[in-house]
Amino acid sequence: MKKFIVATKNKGKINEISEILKDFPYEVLSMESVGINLDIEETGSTFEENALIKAREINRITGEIVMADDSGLEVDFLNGAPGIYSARFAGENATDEEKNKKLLNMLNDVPFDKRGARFVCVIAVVFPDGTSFTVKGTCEGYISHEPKGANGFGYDPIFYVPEYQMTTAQMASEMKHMISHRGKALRLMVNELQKRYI
Ligand SMILES: O=c1[nH]c(=O)c2ncn([C@@H]3O[C@H](COP(=O)(O)OP(=O)(O)OP(=O)(O)O)[C@@H](O)[C@H]3O)c2[nH]1
Ligand SMILES: [Mg+2]
Repeated sequence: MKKFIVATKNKGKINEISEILKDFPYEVLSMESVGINLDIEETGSTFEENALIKAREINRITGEIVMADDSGLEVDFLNGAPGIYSARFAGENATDEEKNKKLLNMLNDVPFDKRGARFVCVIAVVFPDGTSFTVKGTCEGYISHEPKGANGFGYDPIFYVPEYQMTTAQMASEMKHMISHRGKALRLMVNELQKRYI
């Protein structure tokens, strides 16, 4: 079976990606499982650029097919911030809890109808011959007034989805994958791989 390396150090992403790709016709491998421990600098100015930077770097080292996920949260009231800075906007070493707290403080007193937000996930795939493509998935919701739920990771406890009347951290993982930015992007990625390369 061909190897397919996932260029991320985020455990939450790795768990979700392996759950969603459980029937995938490649051997899905984390960076850790192929012995790479590297912090890749995200110097791009878009999700697409950063996803390609991460996938290209691991492809250069391994020569295998590599995918990377660059994702984040765009908050309307903050004109799209934290966006590509979602992992780092409260400092490089801030915990998920600290990031959620900082975001809630920035939206203090902002009424619910002005708290619209979306999760964005861009996936880049780079092939051994250097060709590549990107796909994008989004998930619309609101930033809640307080954290709820213990599933998922990152901003999930404060990302409220009105259709389901719960945060993505209150959803069972299968439900989150059905509606999430990452679920959508990964399904587009599989379609694209089937169309072009399998
Ligand atoms: O609640 C969440 N549910 C999600 O489904 C989700 N997807 C992304 N995020 C947040 O956005 C940052 C991405 O930053 P990011 O793409 O640079 O990833 P990262 O730095 O964590 O790992 P890497 O893949 O770069 O190694 C992450 O840290 C998370 O805080 C999410 N939060
Ligand atoms: Mg990152």
